[in-house]
Amino acid sequence: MAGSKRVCPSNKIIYYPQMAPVVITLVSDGTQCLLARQSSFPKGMYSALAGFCDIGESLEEAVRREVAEEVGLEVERLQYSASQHWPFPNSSLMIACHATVKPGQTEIQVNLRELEAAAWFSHDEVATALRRNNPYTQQQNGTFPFWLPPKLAIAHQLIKEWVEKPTCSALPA
Ligand SMILES: NC(=O)C1=CN([C@@H]2O[C@H](COP(=O)(O)OP(=O)(O)OC[C@H]3O[C@@H](n4cnc5c(N)ncnc54)[C@H](OP(=O)(O)O)[C@@H]3O)[C@@H](O)[C@H]2O)C=CC1
Repeated sequence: MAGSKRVCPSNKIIYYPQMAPVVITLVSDGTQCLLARQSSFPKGMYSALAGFCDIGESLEEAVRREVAEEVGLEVERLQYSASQHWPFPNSSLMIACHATVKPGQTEIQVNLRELEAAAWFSHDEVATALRRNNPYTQQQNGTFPFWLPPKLAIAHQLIKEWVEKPTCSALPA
């Protein structure tokens, strides 16, 4: 709520709720996009790369650092998409961006301290996963289908934008 604050009754100091900027980045090479999962995610769900901004860092620097830290890739171009505030659990202001890597520079080194898995997915695979209605269904072989965050999440919108226009990350870095 705009203007939210609490006033300490004893010393009258005003406290405003804080929010933490988080960059969430969909990395693409123009034909595939990079998705990852943390062990805390529901089974089978993959999403874009995310991480808290550090103090003193610009959003662009945070995107480059997080992508490098999590999968060892160098981002070439960035394009802002949209933002979304999640008041709980960390009051994160999610800032969503598309990013591209240089052609041919797609070999990933997954940081297993931060991620359970990361991989490149084709346009068809991602478009099919976006249409899945019942993602939690365990398959007969015991695995879970590849699925994506629900529509209310900014990650879903970011991925949907890429499916609709895979070359959308076209602004200069
Ligand atoms: N919508 C989506 O698809 C996704 C959303 N997310 C969200 O993005 C956010 C960041 O993702 P995550 O990969 O965990 O980030 P990071 O890779 O930045 O790592 C999280 C760690 O950052 C430290 N940290 C720094 N600043 C803060 C802060 N303000 N609040 C809490 N921890 C902080 C904590 O470490 P320490 O305790 O050691 O200091 C925390 O464990 C989370 O809120 C997560 O829920 C993440 C992935 C996908």
